[in-house]
Amino acid sequence: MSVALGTTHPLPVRTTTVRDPGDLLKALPTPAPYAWVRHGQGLVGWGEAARVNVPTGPGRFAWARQWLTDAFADLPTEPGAPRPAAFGSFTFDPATPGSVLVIPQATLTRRDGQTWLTTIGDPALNHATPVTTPGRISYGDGSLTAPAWQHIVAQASARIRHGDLDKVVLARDLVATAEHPIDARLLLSRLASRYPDCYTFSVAGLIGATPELLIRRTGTEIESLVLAGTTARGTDPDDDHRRGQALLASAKDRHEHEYAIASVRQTLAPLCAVLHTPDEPELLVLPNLQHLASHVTGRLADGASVLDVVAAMHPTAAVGGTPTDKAVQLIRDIEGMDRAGYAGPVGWIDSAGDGEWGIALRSGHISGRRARLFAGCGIMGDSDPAAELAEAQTKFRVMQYALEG
Ligand SMILES: C=C(O[C@@H]1C=C(C(=O)O)C=C[C@H]1O)C(=O)O
Repeated sequence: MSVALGTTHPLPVRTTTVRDPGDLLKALPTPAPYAWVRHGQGLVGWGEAARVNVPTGPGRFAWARQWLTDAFADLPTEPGAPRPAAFGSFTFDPATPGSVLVIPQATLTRRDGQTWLTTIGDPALNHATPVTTPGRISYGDGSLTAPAWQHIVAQASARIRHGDLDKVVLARDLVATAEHPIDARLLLSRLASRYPDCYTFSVAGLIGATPELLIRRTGTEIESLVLAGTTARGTDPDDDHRRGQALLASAKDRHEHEYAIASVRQTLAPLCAVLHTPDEPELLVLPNLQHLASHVTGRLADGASVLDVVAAMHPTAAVGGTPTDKAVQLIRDIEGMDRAGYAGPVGWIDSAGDGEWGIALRSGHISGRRARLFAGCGIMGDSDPAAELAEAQTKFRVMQYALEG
């Protein structure tokens, strides 16, 4: 079977079972890879059989769906093997360019102990290069200095107390410059080994390890992990436990979480025949932070693809705010930066509409020797700007660790 994918000559497509290659991320031959990996399972890709910049605007997800339908149209699916898949990253703000879809030339998929290699065209053209280290890393302020960012947090809190909106998520950026070009593969390996419970991703230079699963679709079944409400890890087991219990009991964090759950419930309910949202959040304990977490499950009522569900859900209150339109407008007005793919949907979709998409948190955009790192926090009427700044600094550490080891 072959596929044209916008080229003049049809390209051969092959899927074969391969011997377990060990760490998927270690199998990546080039420094600009595609990845979605958790607990050693998932998919990685390299090369580009097809790539498209998705136009900005409210219709971008529908446009992307159509492009995918066309691109997948002639791709064969072998029974029992993974279907052809595309990786994608969408900018947080629909008005901002930078959303991209890519069907790699080679995709290595591991699930349930089996590994497959799908190739489109001739991946023998890809020569493996050794993984390189970025050397010394120096940091500089992004769009706003720390005091300026605390000022906008205070401003947003005042707006919330005034009744203009209920919650807004404000983010900041940090610019890292390395001595040598940054090889994404090294960062991905560090992220996956330090944050095995998170989804380690790489799509067109956007790299990170997000704990937040926006949506997984497997046939008609869907799952989402909603996070909002955060505290640091403790200095010892008692302190850790005390902090976790305090988070569960914190009215500010519980409210923040309820807004996030309400936004997910509101957007998923019309799409679902069955939807289950837990009554109480639980703790998600990560190496650097603890979050309030709710595992949402459901069954889709019709044939919506994972990207249709992403389109309905984004932006959730976990990264935008409540009400969504007012929060997004406030972010545009006061955040003072372009979020690009940060806090946008990132993930993969296959030719049957299954896939997994996360919210691109704990992430950075890498280009040459430069990385722009992002971190944000849910702001409520009683937020303390200094505490929010400290939380953002802790969130930056995920990518700082990826860069520095
Ligand atoms: C916005 C981020 O994280 C989000 C905000 C959280 C919070 O404010 O408690 C928690 C998890 C995420 O939903 C980020 O990591 O940049």
